[in-house]
Amino acid sequence: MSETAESSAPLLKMVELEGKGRALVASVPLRAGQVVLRDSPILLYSALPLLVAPHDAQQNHNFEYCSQCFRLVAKEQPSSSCRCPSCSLSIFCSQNCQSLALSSSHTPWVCQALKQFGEGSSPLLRCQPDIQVQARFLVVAYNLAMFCPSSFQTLLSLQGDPSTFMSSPEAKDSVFFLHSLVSSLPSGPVNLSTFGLSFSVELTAALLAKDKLNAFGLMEPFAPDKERSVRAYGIYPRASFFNHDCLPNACRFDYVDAATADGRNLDMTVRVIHDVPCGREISLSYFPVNLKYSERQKRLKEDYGFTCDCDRCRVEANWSDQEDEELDEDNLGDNEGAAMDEDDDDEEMVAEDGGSVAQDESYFPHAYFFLQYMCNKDNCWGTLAPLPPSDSSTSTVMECNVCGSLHQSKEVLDGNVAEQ
Ligand SMILES: C[S@@+](CC[C@H](N)C(=O)[O-])C[C@H]1O[C@@H](n2cnc3c(N)ncnc32)[C@H](O)[C@@H]1O
Repeated sequence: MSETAESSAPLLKMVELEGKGRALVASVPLRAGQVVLRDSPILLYSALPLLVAPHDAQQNHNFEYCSQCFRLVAKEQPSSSCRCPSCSLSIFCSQNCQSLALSSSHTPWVCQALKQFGEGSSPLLRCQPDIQVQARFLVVAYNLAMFCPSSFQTLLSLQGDPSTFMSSPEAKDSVFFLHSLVSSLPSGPVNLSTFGLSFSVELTAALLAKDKLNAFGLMEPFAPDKERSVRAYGIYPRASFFNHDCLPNACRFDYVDAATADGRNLDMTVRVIHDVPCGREISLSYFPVNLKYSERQKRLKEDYGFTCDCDRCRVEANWSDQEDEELDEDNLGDNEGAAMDEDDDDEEMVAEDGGSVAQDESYFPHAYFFLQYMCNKDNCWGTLAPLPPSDSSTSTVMECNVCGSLHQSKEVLDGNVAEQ
């Protein structure tokens, strides 16, 4: 998997873990802030409902984004951006993005599909926004089979099976509906026989299932006074092997609006939050870590099909509803004395008196994580990871993966860390 810049030693290896399927574990000891993976998307699609008119999009969604690089489209410089004259649903921030899209994400087949789906008579007009976004995904996924077969093969290898996806009658109905939409296009997806497949409801359901379990949301720019929505979804093939943990030891960063070379602004970087020993699984949280136990379990069951049995959930499963509700700042303040025992292989929280907090059910064992690794900016709830370490020292500057702010490490502020 990922390699250090200086050597070819792999940092992560893939293993099978009982009850979790494929997983990524550290193949060497990892240092706080170390980049363990840089991954590029094989597929991206807009999170905007298909039929939102441009002016509504601007009202209901905070910004407009380029359909190729997904950067903010500069509204103050409308002359440098251009809307596709044929489908009028795609906007490009530059001529360069438009011409790149013509041979990849916005081929004539995609353009024709978007145009047909966006016509006044389209049955999508009567559908919920999430179905319209799924229609966008299918167009992009079937297009991938035609213009980049190897990436389509990778998409097929990810987790997600059609029968689980169609387990409810509503989900089954929406798959049949979406499949009929794609079938109604003048030229259906071609090339599928290359993969030993035929265009079928099962294939459409399998693609939707893979999207549901593996897509990462690229968020709109952070603003403390606005609810933040997703601007685009992407499939990152190697990052798809990270499993979930409610107290993760890694988090992902993206810098979509950064001025980097073509396409690289869409790369995802995963950094470890603290030191991790060799052999330990590297996990992400699939949503903000501040969600309470019942919400986390519901989302994991409904969206990812599993019951979480992580250390945090095992403790919180015994909490009363009231205790669950009380996961607030007062509670964090009460436990400021908790400290991570750096030598403990199990990374168990240790109380001030040295006793194991995991044995004391009344104790709030995640206090250290929240104090040290959760961003305290209003309405942010991002996770903090140190900047990448230098050869000799770990950075004491923590970066938030949501609002992007930089913080001095809490340990430094408390005077618990020697000057580096
Ligand atoms: C993005 S994939 C992760 C990689 C996956 N394990 C695989 O084999 O490809 C998400 C799926 O992994 C499994 N998974 C992730 N985290 C898990 C956990 N903590 N416990 C059990 N299963 C988990 C679930 O099946 C989930 O739908």
